[in-house]
Amino acid sequence: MRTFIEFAVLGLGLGALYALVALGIVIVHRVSGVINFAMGAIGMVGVYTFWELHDRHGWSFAAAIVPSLLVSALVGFLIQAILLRRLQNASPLVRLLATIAVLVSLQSALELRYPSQAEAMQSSVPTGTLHLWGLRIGEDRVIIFGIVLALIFGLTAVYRWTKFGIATTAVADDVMVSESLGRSANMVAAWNWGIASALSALAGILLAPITGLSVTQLTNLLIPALAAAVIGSMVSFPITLAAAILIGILESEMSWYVTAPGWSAAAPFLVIILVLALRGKTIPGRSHERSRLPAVGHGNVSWGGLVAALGGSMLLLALLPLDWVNGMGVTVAVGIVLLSFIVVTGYAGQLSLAQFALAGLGAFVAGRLVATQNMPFLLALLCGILVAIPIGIVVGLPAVRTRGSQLAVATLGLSAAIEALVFNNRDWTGGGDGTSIGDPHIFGLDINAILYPRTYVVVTIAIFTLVALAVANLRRGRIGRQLLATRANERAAMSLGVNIVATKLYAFVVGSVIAAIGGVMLAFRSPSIVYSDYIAFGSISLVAEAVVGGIGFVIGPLFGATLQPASLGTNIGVLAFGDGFQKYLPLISGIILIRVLIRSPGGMVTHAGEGVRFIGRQVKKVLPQRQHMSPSQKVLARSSAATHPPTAGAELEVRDVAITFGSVRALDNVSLKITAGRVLGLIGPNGAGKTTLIDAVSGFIAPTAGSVSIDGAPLTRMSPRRRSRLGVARSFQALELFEDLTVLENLLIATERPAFGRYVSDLFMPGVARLPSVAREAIEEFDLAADLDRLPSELPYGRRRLVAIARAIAAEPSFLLLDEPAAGLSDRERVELVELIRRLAARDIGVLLVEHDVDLVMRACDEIVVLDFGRVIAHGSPADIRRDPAVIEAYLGAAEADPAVAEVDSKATVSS
Ligand SMILES: Nc1ncnc2c1ncn2[C@@H]1O[C@H](COP(=O)(O)OP(=O)(O)OP(=O)(O)O)[C@@H](O)[C@H]1O
Repeated sequence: MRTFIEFAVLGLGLGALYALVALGIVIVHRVSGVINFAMGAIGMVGVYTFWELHDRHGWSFAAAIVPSLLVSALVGFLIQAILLRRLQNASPLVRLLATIAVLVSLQSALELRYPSQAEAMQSSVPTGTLHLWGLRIGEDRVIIFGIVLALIFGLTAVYRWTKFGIATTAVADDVMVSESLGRSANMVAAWNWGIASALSALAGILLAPITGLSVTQLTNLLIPALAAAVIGSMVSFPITLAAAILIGILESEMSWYVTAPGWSAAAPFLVIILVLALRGKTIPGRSHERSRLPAVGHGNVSWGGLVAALGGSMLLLALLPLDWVNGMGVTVAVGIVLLSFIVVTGYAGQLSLAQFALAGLGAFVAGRLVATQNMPFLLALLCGILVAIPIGIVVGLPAVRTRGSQLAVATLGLSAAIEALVFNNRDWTGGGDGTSIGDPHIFGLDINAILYPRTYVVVTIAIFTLVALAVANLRRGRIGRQLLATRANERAAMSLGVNIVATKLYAFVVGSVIAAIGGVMLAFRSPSIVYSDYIAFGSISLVAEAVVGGIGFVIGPLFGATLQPASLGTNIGVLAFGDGFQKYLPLISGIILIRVLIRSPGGMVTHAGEGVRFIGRQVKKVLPQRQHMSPSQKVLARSSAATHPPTAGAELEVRDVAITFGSVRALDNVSLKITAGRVLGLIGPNGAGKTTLIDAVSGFIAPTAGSVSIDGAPLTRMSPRRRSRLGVARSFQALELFEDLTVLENLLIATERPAFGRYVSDLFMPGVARLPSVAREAIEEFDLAADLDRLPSELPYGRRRLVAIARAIAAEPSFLLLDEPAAGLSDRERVELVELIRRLAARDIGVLLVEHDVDLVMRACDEIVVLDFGRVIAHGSPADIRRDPAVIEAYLGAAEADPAVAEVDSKATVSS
């Protein structure tokens, strides 16, 4: 018991320091919505300032601490005020990457200034031992705990009772408020960044005397701090504090009681993953962010270009000196690992910070098998891949329920756990000596990278080419479209029958296979593999390289990998600037990443692409012209896909459905029936519950009471995807188009139901898509043929809405739920819409039409249900509804009700 308490007190001090960093993370996340990975690095600027003033120049603690904290605060303030402000409208992914860019830049700048591994630092608090009740307790831990506790109470008071605190809460709580405040919201955020950065610096100043001063000391605290912040839901100070203390104590106790190596370090990461998975939601809410993500290429392969590139690299390999050959080897091997980011982050939009750990696992398994079992290289590679796959799935599991920055935290946690449990386990890895791999062979060919470096690079290039072709194929096929749809808008993708869970996990599986291949090729370059190189934070620099190269483009990794130390970039840099260049490379990559994020989100490859396209145009001028069909021409030239006609006479019944949001009763015992071949209108004032009803029918919200069924078979517990498969399609009020996919691809997502085999075959043969006849008719009806190869964002609003309707129709539904389809349409387009709706009904589709254009509803519908405050106040024919006094009072008003009774009957004309 005595030991338990002594270790608990040790953990208390550590936990208090985690709490300081964690609070900094919470403060920044509240105002900027971003997890600040640079928190530790920013703090270190202040810690080194303190060390210079206090330890080197003999300033007193009181004199040194103030300027030191101010320096960090200023750095944090400027990062928000200058960098994050410019990225205000960028996606959370890009903003998170910006903090990674700051981390890389600041850390490498500090490493340049303070190259030695660790410095001793005098403690600023007494370090004696207290003897209490027979226990020996470190005085410093108790004092640190006391300081942190006092600070946190002070901060809570500031945020609760001061003007600044209230302004911060306003900015944190309401995006609209923060946007309307404009400049001042940015200033509030910047001040908060300043406070958070000062807290981080204080944590470092208190920690350094205990652990020794090093550049990464605070960044190493990031993961346990993130665990605490995540448990506090990124908002609560007291819960974050309690969680940080508990994690500190847990780690401290485990270091004593659990003898198996690595578990005490891995504990906080496992906590993060558990909490995120339990807390997350498989279906994101209505307000889920829909911001633009980094640009993505088409995945088209220029065979001529590929042959020329391969020929050119063989020539270079033959001619270049050995250090350049090695540079090529590193570039291409890292390029393979970066290709895994293209699939996971570029295509599927999931920011994984575990790819380097997966690469290390591949290398670990293959290396150990070759070294200890004398296994042939290719078989060992295969085993490395096979082990990486289940771990890739484990890494991907949090992605099913968490998104954006939270996922980045979970995956970073997992890779840190892998590092602690596997790579730092000397019994398994051979320790500092590593694994000696001897002479690996492929089909009898010796590929020992030391003896035959050129052969090894040729093999690496061949493997890169095959993997890159598979990644390009994936982009062009059905599964690639589903990945991009998932990345762009999970709600819309689900509503069209895309299996979000399978799609995300698939991306992680493919990503882990690719990472493992890259890891093996990277590791086998040296005769002895040292696994502790595969540190968890390695994925952070790799993701930076992937983004700089172009995270949506298959060739991007080759550009990005040039930023890796010892790669071709180093060769070129040394040639241009001399030997000193190498040490500046990490700083240069951080700065380039910041520039890319601000200026060219497509990455370096997009600039190179302009050059290649220019050369391509010149070549075309000389060579005989061949007519190329556009993607849409190719699809339209093919015969229609098999169609799935709706079932005649089917009925979708909503019975006594009630939905409450807190105290708001959005739907109150609503019953209605959508019948095949008929159009049911649903009208009512704003906030009456119309969209909520569509959400309930399509599976986005679970009713508090009541049921939804098709022909008596209950749907209530089914996911949106399964409902979509049963023929329920919907459009969205906010359109929810897939902005990175062309109009044609938007329609294809709705029509394609990939068989399981596609997950494999798309990597080799993506095939050409087909559209069913109903989708072709919608294209014709809305005159969309000329827009098929354009992105939705290039179209005016009215046409975007037509694309959204056409997409719902392309799903060949039995029941179509249209949410305000006419908003933003011209008069002519409204007439066409009514005609189309009537034609869909004539084809036995049951339509539910939610619309504020009463005239259009009257013309299009057979029956109308009127909602008010979540209750049905009328149900009948359009003519009855016009005359209903309750409807006139609640919604139509006298003017709307009067003139159109005659016009109601014009619907019959339209429908016939
Ligand atoms: N996720 C949610 N959380 C809390 N309240 C919600 C949520 N979704 C809807 N509501 C509330 O439920 C009620 C019904 O909203 P709903 O959007 O369904 O109305 P509507 O009839 O579609 O309105 P409109 O015509 O403006 O689109 C409103 O009071 C709304 O504020």
